[in-house]
Amino acid sequence: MDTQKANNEAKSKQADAEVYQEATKILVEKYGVDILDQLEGVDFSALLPKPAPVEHDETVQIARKRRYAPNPEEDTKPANVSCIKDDANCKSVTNNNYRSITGICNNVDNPNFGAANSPVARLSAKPTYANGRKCFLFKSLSKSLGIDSIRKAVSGQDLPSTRLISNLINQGTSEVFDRNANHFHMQFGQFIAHDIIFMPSSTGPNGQALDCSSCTVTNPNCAPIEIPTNDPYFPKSTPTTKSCMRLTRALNGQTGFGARMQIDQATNYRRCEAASVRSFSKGKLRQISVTGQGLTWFLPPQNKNDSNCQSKNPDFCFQCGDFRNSLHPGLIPLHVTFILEHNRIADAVAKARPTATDEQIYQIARRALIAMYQYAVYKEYLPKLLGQGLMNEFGLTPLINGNTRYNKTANPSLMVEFTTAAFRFGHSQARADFPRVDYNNKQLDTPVNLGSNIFYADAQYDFDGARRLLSGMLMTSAMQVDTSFSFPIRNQLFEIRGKPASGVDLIATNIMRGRDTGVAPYVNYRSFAKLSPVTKFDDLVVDMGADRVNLLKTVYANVNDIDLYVGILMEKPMNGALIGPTGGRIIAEQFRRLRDGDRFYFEHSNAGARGLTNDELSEIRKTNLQGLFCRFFQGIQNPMINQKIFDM
Ligand code: HEM
Repeated sequence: MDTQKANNEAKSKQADAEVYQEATKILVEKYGVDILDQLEGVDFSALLPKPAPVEHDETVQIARKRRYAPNPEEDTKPANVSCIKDDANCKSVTNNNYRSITGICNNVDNPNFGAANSPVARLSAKPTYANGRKCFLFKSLSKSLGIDSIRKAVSGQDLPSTRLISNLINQGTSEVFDRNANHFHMQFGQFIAHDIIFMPSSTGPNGQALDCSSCTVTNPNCAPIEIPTNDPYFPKSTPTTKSCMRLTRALNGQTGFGARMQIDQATNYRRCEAASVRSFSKGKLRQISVTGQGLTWFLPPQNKNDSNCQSKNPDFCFQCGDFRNSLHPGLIPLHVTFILEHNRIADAVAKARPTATDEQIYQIARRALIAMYQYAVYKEYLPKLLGQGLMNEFGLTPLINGNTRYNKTANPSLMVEFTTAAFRFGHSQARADFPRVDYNNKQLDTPVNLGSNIFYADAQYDFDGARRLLSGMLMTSAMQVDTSFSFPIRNQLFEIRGKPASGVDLIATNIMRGRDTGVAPYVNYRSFAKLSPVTKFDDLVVDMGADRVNLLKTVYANVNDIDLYVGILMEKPMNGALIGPTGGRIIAEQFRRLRDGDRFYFEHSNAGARGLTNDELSEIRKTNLQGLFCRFFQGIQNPMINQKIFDM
């Protein structure tokens, strides 16, 4: 199983990037590190051989056999549908009016800003890799960038194993449920993450998945994680034989000489997947219906070719524009809701404009739905996470009246510190179980366990599947954002049922992902977070508390070694927020960029922007997530009706 599969376009970028990377190393060996400063940013692409044409257009096979009640929506689907190609002309009417599927041309002057497969951005000026540097003391490194190898400790030794760190920071902290946020806050966060981020994994020379599970593997795109000799779950290392947990490095997409650079394969949709979810009739998306005990409920179309999917025929996983949709049981209820809402809006548009084509209805419904979603992110999700203080500091609260301004110089690309550290805070919120709740708001005694349901879809087909899971998430607490994690998150990610220890530790993976992508140590981001500089562990007590700092001391040899992800989760949350200042400010900065640099952000209305009209805006400002979910799931309501959707 792999959540980070590269598409063909990403693989072709890797091929170019590896040439640049090798050439960089040769140049540094010959001319010394200073050569990097001269080569940085110079475009040598004309020297590379032209890549073979990329196979975007895998024909999407729509299997039509079902075991469930026939669904008229699905029957309108043609048997074979080609991928949708984005219009390459940024000045065309389509690109002017609607966002492209891949995000290309959102910014007309810089068509690749934020587009699929474009490079990730970086908050720090330079990546922190070990090789190609003048010395290991990063404070004196302003001019050297490093090339590609995993960061070392300031002592020059290897940093501690990230599984060891995961074990140690989790120790001594008991699982604390959040008294303010429900589990649905976790779930909506992951839905947002999947919307904006997809950093693909490296592949082998023929595009195949790499096997990075052995400690002795020499492939430079592998970074296996050593398992400690006293590990409580995975096969332990012994004094003579090391044991490792698999980790494939994020795909290198560097486009010039210099340091390794990652790409974001996602935007809101990918183009083949965008075609696969459409019915191509009356602007609607495909859905399947399931009938049991006199009740019909809806699910996204099935994906019978999903190689990740562990549940068996007929309980196939689903197809919703992002193959991570079936990663675990909590995601599907959200996909269902947004499909149903798109189709509801499409019906209304078709009724109001009887002559509109399928494409016109689809685009209008899509625009309205994205606006509702953006409103929910900025109005409901972010304030709960960041608190009103940061919302004000970064000017993130949607307006009551009037408009915001599009900034065509703002690059909305995802920052690597956001993708590999700050926004992974949500892994700490995930519970070990997904309780299910029935129509009478009664919690059933059959919760769905996360550890044995990664890439299994069967829970969705159980009676009243998505609704019960959704109700459960609304009515149960998330876990607190801190360094205590649920057992499945730390031990059972991708575990196959009946095969203990066949999975990985997501927390060890996150920490390693930061090192893999050249993220600087935690202390380097404190000034961005308006925190005081530190020179020793005890300087952190005021922001983290003495107990947590003591844990850090057992893990790291030097305060300057602390990984960003660990530092973020160790910080005390800000007032009225779920997260501390470093994670909070990185997230706030990212969402400011995502809004300011999005020509189609629903509230924008200055020159060049394509936000909503005033009438449309006032309709969107009347919406909220509670209304959305109540519309489709009878009986769904927060038990305390006056509470907000994410409140516990
Ligand atoms: C049960 C819940 C969840 C599971 C099982 C899960 C699983 C995963 C996995 C397997 C990865 C890929 C890790 C890697 O190879 O680097 C990942 C990445 C990520 N997750 Fe989660 N996740 C969950 C919830 C969340 C939540 C609640 C958030 C945010 C609020 C979140 C944010 C992210 C982000 C930002 C990434 C990086 C994606 C990328 O770079 O492509 N996740 N998660």
